[in-house]
Amino acid sequence: MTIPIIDFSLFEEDPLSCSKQIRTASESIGFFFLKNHGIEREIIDDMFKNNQEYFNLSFEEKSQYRITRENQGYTSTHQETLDPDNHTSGDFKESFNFGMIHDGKPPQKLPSLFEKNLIALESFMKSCHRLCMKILQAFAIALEIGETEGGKHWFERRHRYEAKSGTTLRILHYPAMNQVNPEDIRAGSHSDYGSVTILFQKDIGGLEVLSADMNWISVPVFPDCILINIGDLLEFWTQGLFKSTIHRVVFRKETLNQDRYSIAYFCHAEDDVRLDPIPSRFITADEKGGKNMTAGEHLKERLERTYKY
Ligand SMILES: O=C(O)CCC(=O)C(=O)O
Ligand SMILES: [Fe+2]
Repeated sequence: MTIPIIDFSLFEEDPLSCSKQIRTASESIGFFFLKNHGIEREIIDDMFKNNQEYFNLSFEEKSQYRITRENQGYTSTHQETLDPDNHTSGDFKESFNFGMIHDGKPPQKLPSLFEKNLIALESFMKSCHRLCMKILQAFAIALEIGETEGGKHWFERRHRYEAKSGTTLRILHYPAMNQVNPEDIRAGSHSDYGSVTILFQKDIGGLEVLSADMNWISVPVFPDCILINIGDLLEFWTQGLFKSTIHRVVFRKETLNQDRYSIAYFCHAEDDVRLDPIPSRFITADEKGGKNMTAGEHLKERLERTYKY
């Protein structure tokens, strides 16, 4: 099984056919590459520059912004253990989580490097958000949600940028190593929590996705593509129709001694949205039973399991 590459320019020309490709990927492997995704190369490169510059700061400086219960701030190497059953030493990675910036105002205290770049950061977040909204439209089109229910805007209306949600932009750094133990891992196996994730990789591979037949598939890095995957919230909401697939980042022998940088945008439904049945004929009446949980409650439960504060 491989991860499909979908040309997103087709979404303008033939939305139904493009949406069907997206749905097929979401129901099977839960991951797909998008090319012609509309996020400009330049702003992605700038984000990677920010990323490197930030992680080059001293540990003392970075530690002033430690992760909070709101899931915002810095996580040092070994602080996060994504897969505690199999790895005891914690992940060989560090990360910084941003809450959404509105009109130049961040929801958290930021290092001066980011304070100086608020406009660029906000515009990157908005580009990611716009793309996620199109992907959510594709889901609604493929699930044939009726016009009276909101049609292609059904999911989009539950993921507004302005509303309070768990949506997070995360930059990641996996430090270069000389030597590692076989059980050491850059990021332990996990699934993402939200609706959809956009992942930006750069040069260095290592990401692996667990296929339904329990094989780890090695994910390539394509300079002109970004990677999209389904998160737990959407799997739960679609009653398992869309797959939130387990993935991890391993040390590859040939790139062990190189730093790896990545960027992830985790798009979440608004905190107050009830994960009610989705009005789609593809989600059968039986499976639709009331879940009586909000997106905010769903996220809180997942976060408690991952972090050591
Ligand atoms: O760095 C990567 O390639 C993956 C990161 C990831 O899966 C995550 O942060 O959830
Ligand atoms: Fe992930």
